[in-house]
Amino acid sequence: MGCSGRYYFLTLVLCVVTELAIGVRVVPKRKKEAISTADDQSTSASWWQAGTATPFRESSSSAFSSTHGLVQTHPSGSDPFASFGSIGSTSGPSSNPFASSGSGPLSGGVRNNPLPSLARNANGKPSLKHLDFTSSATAELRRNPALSAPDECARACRENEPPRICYYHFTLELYTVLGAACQVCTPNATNVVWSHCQCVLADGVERGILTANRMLPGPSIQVCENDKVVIDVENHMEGMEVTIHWHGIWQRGSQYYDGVPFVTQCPIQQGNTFRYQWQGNAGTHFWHAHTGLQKLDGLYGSIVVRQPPSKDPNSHLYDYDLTTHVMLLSDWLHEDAAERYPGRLAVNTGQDPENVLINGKGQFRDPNTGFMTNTPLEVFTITPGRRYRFRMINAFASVCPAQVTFEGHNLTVIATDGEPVHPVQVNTIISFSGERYDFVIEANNIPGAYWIQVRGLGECGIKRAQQLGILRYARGPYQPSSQPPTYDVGIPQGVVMNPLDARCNITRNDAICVSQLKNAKHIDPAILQERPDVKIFLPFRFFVYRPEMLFQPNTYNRYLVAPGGDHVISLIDEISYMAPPAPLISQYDDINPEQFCNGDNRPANCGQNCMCTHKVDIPLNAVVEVVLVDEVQIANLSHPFHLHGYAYNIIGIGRSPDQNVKKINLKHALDLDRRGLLERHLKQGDLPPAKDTIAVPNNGYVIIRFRANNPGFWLFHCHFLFHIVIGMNLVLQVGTQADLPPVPPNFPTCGDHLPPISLH
Ligand SMILES: NCCC(=O)NCCc1ccc(O)c(O)c1
Repeated sequence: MGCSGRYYFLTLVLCVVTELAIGVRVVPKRKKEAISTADDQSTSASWWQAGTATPFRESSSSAFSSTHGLVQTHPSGSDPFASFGSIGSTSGPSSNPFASSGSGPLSGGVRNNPLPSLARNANGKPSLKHLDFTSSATAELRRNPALSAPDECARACRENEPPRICYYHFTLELYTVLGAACQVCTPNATNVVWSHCQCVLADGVERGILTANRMLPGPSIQVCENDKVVIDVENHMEGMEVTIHWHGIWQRGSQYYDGVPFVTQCPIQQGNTFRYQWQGNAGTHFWHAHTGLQKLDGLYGSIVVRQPPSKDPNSHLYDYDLTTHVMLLSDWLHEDAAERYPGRLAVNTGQDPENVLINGKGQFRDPNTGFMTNTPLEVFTITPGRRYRFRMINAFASVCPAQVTFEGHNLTVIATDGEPVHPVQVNTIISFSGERYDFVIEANNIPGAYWIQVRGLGECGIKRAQQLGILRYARGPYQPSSQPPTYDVGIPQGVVMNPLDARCNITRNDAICVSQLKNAKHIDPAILQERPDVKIFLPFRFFVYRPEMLFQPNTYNRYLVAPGGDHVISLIDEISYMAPPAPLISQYDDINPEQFCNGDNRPANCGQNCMCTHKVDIPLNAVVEVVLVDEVQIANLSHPFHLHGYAYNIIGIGRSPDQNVKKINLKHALDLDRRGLLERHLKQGDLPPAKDTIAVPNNGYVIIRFRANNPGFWLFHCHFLFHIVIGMNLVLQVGTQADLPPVPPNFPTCGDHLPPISLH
């Protein structure tokens, strides 16, 4: 790596770091990395390093001025307005001034109680980091005074307050980690773009990515329950189409804004802007690209829909629900996701990530050299004696579950997938792609800094992918006093939320299953009736191609090269989902009826690799039960199924009680059902929790129920990204087209163009 180059600042950093590393180990790298050894963190000269070892001080600029003669332009961290603190205090700007120091895309916070004011910076300007102040966004806000800016919507919610219309503008682009922006926003006297810094650091390893508003994660949407949310998605990704799905938002009456390509809309073409508009159901949710592999390249962000405390049955358990205490977990590659699809045979095989990020932040330890990047870790700041609501989002794309543990602190789980549950205390939470867990942490330990560990489990155990963050007490030290936990010697785990062994039919003192959580909201009694109106068994598995079949001349079947080299597609009920050429919701009549299929209507001659648009029809308002049966039969692999448009109740999770049966399959599950041996929590007082994403334990089953009272075409699928693209999806059509409002005027259209062949 040379010390002269176009990227002056980056070069400078790399040179300094290289020098520091001399005498330790200097190994040529394939990729440019912002490296330091573990020990030199406090002396290396990169400005972003301030977030970890030489932290910003609340009132001094010494962190910068002493090392490079730079003047720190803002007193309190990477977000200059962060120390402005929580919204909603009664005494001055904040009663908890350090509660939001420099984490997350929004500054300020929401105190549960008492009542709110708005987060503004010292100049009275909205205190947001480059969230969406592109000229078109500002223009729209100026043009329409009815619209509120993102920071005005991220507020404590009051019962009698009028709802707002919250406006967001996402500009999607091809972008770069450690790009030239990272020179521009060096904080110094002449450079005051710090607050709108477009530098994306991720884990300090350079790569091309996709971004919304040049942020990772993308902008956070934080609103109150009855607000209307408007997002203009402007697609400037060269040669790419896109849709954005609002994961967890039910889209009642606005199904055409659910963001599923060729189901609820045509993908947004390059250069086009698509306006999504919806009203959010309360809870912790997130948005992500639903097209191709874009999510894994960076297109995701958090959604928080808050409620007045009186409407949250658990609000008495926490003092603060801060905008900054959102914890978005993602898995991260050091190359485009497309490098892994369909997949390679020799180098970088499989789809496992290199790393894990917390709110887009983290460090990377190169397993070959032992070098560690020195990028900032995520820091959550808390004040002694206070109780904080954390909102954790699993935005992983890969098959790895994520395990989150906080050193020295219990977690009181109060909600999952946006829906409140009776509080349970655990020490560690295992979650799968698409799930959310809200928990309360009480700042009741010795004021200090504590490690947060996020481990990738399952296949991620091979590369031992993990990430660290810091839970910091205000005014305390910045650096934990204990050694950073390693993958193999982690923080002691104690009671596990969501154990991988899926032993859920017994009460145990080491774990709590999702099916053992109790719903804290009213449950429609019809859900608990013995017989549902509709019962659907959905077995799922992979089909492994023989290469001779896959590469038969003139056939171009899609496939994924799984870890281990199997060439597979996904099947649900023996069908691999193919998207139709035009959206079901808006151009149903343009679709050849022969395109559709399901278990009862298989196309003629549809072989073992049957590909068609899998659609199951459900009468409006029926009570539906779905039994998901894992026929994949790979230990360590449990598939999380996500249903759009609903939260369903988790009626049962389990494995076969039959000792002789080593592998569950559809036939066996039907047999167990007949014998009354599938676990169903239907008794009065069972209170099955509501979720929209649930992992089916490997070699096990999950039973869910919901009342089909939201008409539309709802995708139901495994949330693993690479399984979506090989067909592990189906559409549940609830009701008929007549039950749906028409799509808005001038809704974009798409489809094949196959005119008669011109003979001239
Ligand atoms: N006897 C079945 C062999 C088989 O199904 N092999 C595929 C394994 C697989 C597929 C996709 C993945 O994403 C993954 O992690 C593992």
